[in-house]
Amino acid sequence: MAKLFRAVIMGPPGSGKGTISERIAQSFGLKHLSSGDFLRENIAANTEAGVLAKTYIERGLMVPDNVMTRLLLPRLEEMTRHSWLMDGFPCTLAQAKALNSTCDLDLVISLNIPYETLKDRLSDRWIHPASGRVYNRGFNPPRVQGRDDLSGEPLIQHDNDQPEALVARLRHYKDVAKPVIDLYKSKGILHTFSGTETDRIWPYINSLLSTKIPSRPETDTQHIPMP
Ligand SMILES: Nc1nc2c(ncn2[C@@H]2O[C@H](COP(=O)(O)OP(=O)(O)OP(=O)(O)O)[C@@H](O)[C@H]2O)c(=O)[nH]1
Ligand SMILES: Nc1ccn([C@@H]2O[C@H](COP(=O)(O)O)[C@@H](O)[C@H]2O)c(=O)n1
Repeated sequence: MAKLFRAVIMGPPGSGKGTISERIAQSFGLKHLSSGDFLRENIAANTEAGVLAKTYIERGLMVPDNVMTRLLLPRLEEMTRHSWLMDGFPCTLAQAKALNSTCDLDLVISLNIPYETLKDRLSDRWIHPASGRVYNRGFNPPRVQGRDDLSGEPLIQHDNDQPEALVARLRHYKDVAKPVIDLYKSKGILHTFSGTETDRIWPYINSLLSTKIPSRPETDTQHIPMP
C-alpha cells in the first residue's frame, strides 16, 4: 500500500486555502477536509457542538480550541486509511499540539497574501451556503450572477468578509498563527508561498507536491464534507 500523506494548509481569511485545496484534491487525490464546512454541517444538523460553535461564528469569533478539537480529532482518527489535506485547522498552537498528538503531518503549506489583495477578494466573495462553494466576480464568477452554478440557489455574502471586519480578523490570525508557523518551521515541514494570484502560486505548490506524492487523474477528485 502507498504511504499515506497528511498535509495542512494555513493562511489568513481569503488567502485561497479553499481554492487551492480543491486543486490539490483534484490533482493528487487527497481528501479535502474543510474545518469551516465541518462546522457548518454540525450547525445545520443542530449537533451539540454545532449549536455551541454557531454562537461564536455568528459574532465573527473563533470557535474555542476545546470545541474544535473535540469535533475534528475523532474524525481524523477514523481516517486511518486515507491521505488528506486539512484546510482551516489547526489555527492556534493548542489546536496544533492536539493534532500533533493524533498524527504526524508530512507537510504544511502556508499562504502569505498581502492585505490589499485579501480585502479585494473577500469584498467580492460570494458563497453558496449549503455546499460552501465560493465564487468571485473577477476570478471565478458564477455562470448566472448571484446564483450557484449547480443548484441555481442564491449566493450570499458574509458580513465579516467586509473590510471593516477584516482588519480585526487578520490581526487575530497573525497573533494566533505565528506560534503555529514557528512550530511547523521547527519541525522542517513548513512551505510558505507568497503572492497576489492563486494562478501564479499554484504551479509552485503543484511542483512541490509532485515531488512528494504521485499525481492522480482529474476524475479521482475527492472533496468530502466531513460528516
Ligand atoms: N481575484 C482573485 N480572487 C481569488 C484568487 N484566488 C481565490 N480567489 C477568490 O478569493 C476568495 C477567497 O478564496 P478562498 O479560497 O475562499 O479563501 P480561504 O483562504 O479558504 O478563505 P477563508 O475560508 O475565509 O479562510 C474567493 O472568492 C475566491 O474565489 C485570485 O487569485 N484572484
Ligand atoms: N479552526 C477554525 C476554523 C474555522 N472557524 C470558524 O468557522 C468560520 C468559517 O470558516 P471558513 O474556513 O469556512 O472561513 C470562521 O470564520 C471561524 O468563525 C474557527 O473558529 N476555527
